[in-house]
Amino acid sequence: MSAQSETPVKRLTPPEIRARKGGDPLVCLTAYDAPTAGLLDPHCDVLLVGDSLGMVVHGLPNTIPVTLEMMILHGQAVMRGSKRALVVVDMPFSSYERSKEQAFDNAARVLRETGAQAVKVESGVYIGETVRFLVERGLPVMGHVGLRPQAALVEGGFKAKGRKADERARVLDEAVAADEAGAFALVIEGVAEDLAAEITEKVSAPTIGIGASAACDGQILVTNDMLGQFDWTPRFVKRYGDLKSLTEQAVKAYADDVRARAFPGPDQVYGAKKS
Ligand SMILES: Nc1nc2c(c(=O)[nH]1)N[C@@H](CNc1ccc(C(=O)N[C@@H](CCC(=O)O)C(=O)O)cc1)CN2
Ligand SMILES: CC(C)(CO)C(=O)C(=O)O
Ligand SMILES: [Mg+2]
Repeated sequence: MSAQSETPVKRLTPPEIRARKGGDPLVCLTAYDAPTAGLLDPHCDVLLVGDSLGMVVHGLPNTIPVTLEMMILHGQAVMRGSKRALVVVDMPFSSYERSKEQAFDNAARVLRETGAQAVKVESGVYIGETVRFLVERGLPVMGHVGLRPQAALVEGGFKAKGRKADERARVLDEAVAADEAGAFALVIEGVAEDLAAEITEKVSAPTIGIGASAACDGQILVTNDMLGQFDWTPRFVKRYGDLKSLTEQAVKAYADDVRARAFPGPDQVYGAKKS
């Protein structure tokens, strides 16, 4: 008998995400591993394999040391665990900034080795040429403007954007550059509400906010933040769960049981085979 193939569930595509501009808000979260991706998938339009994994999963102080190999490994896991959401993989620091050719080669490797359908690049004003080069060659790109975490060393930290006039103009330029170059969506991070609203009105791509108000066409959060798994959190995080204390309670209960020889109990022990 031939193997019955599972009914394939078609994933959302970059054009479908783009068509949501001004429509139902896009629901996005980060994902780094297969089982978590499986839990998020039915509820999300986009799963982002964010380079925040360096901080959230690997304990790094910022996203600068994250490598392409790390992104690919976690991207593969998220693809295995999900079936419906559009999976986007962050291009890590130093993998795309040097030239459009460097960006294409590394982004193509990410898509080839993970099966994800798109990459995200943090988008300085210079990024237009790179985004156009990739999109024209068949590689969907999501932009990321405002607070750009990969600029943390130059900025001296993670600084909200758009409170001063020159800064507002620069963030707007970043957004327009990525939009005009063909980005299918645009993350806006850490900007004042009125600026997020102005960008959202001005660009043709849907905007996905994180610390950028409800004026955006969608929202994203780092999953571990909203689950209460990560200690240090910016102002824009809302906790929808408290997995940290649940984990602490469970681990303490286990440790107490082992010390009291209450675990393993009869249910967890193998007996002799009955013939
Ligand atoms: N886990 C986690 N890690 C992350 C992100 C996240 O989302 N969550 N996103 C990226 C980092 N982004 C930020 C954005 C803001 C801050 C921050 O600390 N902001 C201060 C100060 C902002 C200001 O006033 O200038 C605040 O109070 O909101 C920290 C990391 C990458 N790593
Ligand atoms: C979600 C977002 C936009 C936060 O910086 C991101 O890029 C990441 O998680 O790496
Ligand atoms: Mg990122």
